[in-house]
Amino acid sequence: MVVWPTKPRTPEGVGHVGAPVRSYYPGPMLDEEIAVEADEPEPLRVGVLGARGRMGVAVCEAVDAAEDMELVAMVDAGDWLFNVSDAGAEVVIDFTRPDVVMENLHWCIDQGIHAVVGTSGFTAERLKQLEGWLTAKPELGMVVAPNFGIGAVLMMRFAQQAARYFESAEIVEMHHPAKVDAPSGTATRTAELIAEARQAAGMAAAPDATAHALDGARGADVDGIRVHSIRATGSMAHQEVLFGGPGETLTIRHDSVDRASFMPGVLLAARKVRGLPGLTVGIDSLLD
Ligand SMILES: NC(=O)C1=CN([C@@H]2O[C@H](COP(=O)(O)OP(=O)(O)OC[C@H]3O[C@@H](n4cnc5c(N)ncnc54)[C@H](OP(=O)(O)O)[C@@H]3O)[C@@H](O)[C@H]2O)C=CC1
Ligand SMILES: O=C(O)C1=N[C@H](C(=O)O)C[C@H](O)C1
Repeated sequence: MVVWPTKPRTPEGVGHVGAPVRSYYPGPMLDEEIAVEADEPEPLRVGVLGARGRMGVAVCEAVDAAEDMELVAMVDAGDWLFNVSDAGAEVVIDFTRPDVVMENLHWCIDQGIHAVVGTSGFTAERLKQLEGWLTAKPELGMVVAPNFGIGAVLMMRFAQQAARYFESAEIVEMHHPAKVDAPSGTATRTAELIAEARQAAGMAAAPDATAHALDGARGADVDGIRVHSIRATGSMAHQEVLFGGPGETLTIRHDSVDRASFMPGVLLAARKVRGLPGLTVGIDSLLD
């Protein structure tokens, strides 16, 4: 019996959409191997949007290396989105740009494809819009996460927990200078979570007597929380959440020094999204 692999195993075998996908003849299978293969579930068919980007490249490699997934489409700027549906993708992973991601997701919903979204730029209005679109396909799942790093998820959780105990709270985020948005999605989400916790605890605005300031000196105001964005060569993705109370400060810091930090979270969301109809924001609820 001749069995052709569904997933090319050589790096050069993973072709860009439109390029012929190479495959090879692995040799005849033993009877025991055929029996084992018959019991194995079909791999999850995944398409990646933004496949040539910094995150996209890492995600394609991670999906290709995952035994339970098959990388069926890689799409970047200028490519035809229908390559994804033509390839039979069940889940799309989007790491593109804030200015194109909504159009991509509208298309995914239209096509009935589940989506895992890492692209930044998700305001409350955008999330509401997605929820509205998803009502047309109630069986579809979409996970939008500002950060897939487990450490970053915990940083946000700890910041939310600490928020009500400190009158002052500010965020400093630092990223590589090729990042197109500021503040980062992670910083924005962290500020929103802190603001929610402060509001629930009935806290007043953080004390700040600044009466004279150069534009930007106090950072951006996200729901009343100051967020300071640094862009520096040599950095990747870093954030400090600073809390202050009488006589003490608390700093919660997270550093992603390699894009590998995001991959377990991305793959986890891709595996779970089909069982999560509707919109899920963040991967906190997906962790065991
Ligand atoms: N949630 C998380 O854990 C993380 C989120 N991010 C976020 O992911 C996003 C991508 O980051 P990064 O990889 O560094 O950015 P890059 O700019 O390196 O990658 C984005 C890629 O998407 C391509 N692209 C543009 N338009 C489209 C389109 N319509 N369809 C498909 N592809 C398109 C870009 O092409 P071109 O350059 O030609 O425009 C580029 O190749 C950012 O928003 C970033 O903040 C990043 C890291 C972790
Ligand atoms: O652009 C990046 O690099 C990152 N973007 C995300 C964000 O905006 O928070 C996640 C992480 O900070 C890396």
